[in-house]
Amino acid sequence: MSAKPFKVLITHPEVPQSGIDLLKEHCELTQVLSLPPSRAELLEKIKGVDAVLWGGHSPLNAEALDAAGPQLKCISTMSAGIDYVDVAEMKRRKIPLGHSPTVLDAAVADLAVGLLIAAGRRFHEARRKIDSDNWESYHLNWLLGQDVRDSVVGFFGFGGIGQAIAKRLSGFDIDQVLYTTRRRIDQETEKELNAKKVDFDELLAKSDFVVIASPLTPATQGIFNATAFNKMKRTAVLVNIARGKIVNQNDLYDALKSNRIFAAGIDVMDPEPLPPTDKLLTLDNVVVLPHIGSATTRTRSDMSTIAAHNVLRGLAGEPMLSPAY
Ligand SMILES: O=C(O)[C@H](O)CO
Repeated sequence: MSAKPFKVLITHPEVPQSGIDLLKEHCELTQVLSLPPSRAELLEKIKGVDAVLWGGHSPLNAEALDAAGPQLKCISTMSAGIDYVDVAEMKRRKIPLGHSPTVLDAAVADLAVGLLIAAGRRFHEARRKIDSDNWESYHLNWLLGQDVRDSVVGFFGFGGIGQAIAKRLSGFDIDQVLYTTRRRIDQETEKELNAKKVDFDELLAKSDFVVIASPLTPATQGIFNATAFNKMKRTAVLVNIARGKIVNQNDLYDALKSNRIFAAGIDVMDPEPLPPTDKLLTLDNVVVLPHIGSATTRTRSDMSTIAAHNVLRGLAGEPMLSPAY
């Protein structure tokens, strides 16, 4: 049997088998085995490889690329977001980069709908009432929440994930979808989702639910700050399934604490992991999840498959299935 022509590093011990099986047919594999994955092991094992399947969020930067060496031909992450990648450095070195969007749209969208309802209907506060023996259902207005029915849902970022959320919400009889993106989406999809492009201020002012579904970029970092919260309805619910740094978390705390906005449901925060002593966790009106948007068995497996195809195509000098640029 002839030797396999390419060496590929897998940077995480828990990358699903689907991608590994694809790669091992054509490549000699080496894998980071420590858990949590050690940076030192990654930097040692990356030396001399032709390609990398980058599982996890360890910084993909000049340090890692230098450690790999000049023979490195391509990398694919196993994530949609690539905010932990020094994209400028990758481009400067002309190294193709793949990622694995699209296959996680459904799982993240399901979670977003869950957060939207959980925050709007006060799940966290309600559970605390039971724990503290304050079951006060004799009040007619006890734990009243926000209706999804007839609401305006505003999307900050309206790519695959945002559109998958809007599609799901159409079954909840919402009134209108608004969205803020750089480019208008195609008119057929707008019609199908009853969606209208608006500027950021209009999105904030008119939405009953504001869903953050955009990448983290220098332009979006911290854009949800006190100024933005002050433009939202007092009854508005914020959902963030994108990246924590898009929100100024101190300002979010103040807006929730003072009831400037009604509630928030967040799967992402800053920092991650969030320390258990963080003041955000003291609030009744925020539902917090530990970044589990894409955490379903099928989705993880699909992400691994896409990343492996990206690597194989990159090694063959072909366009990747999901190029990041
Ligand atoms: O970007 C992604 O793929 C998800 O947030 C999980 O990292």
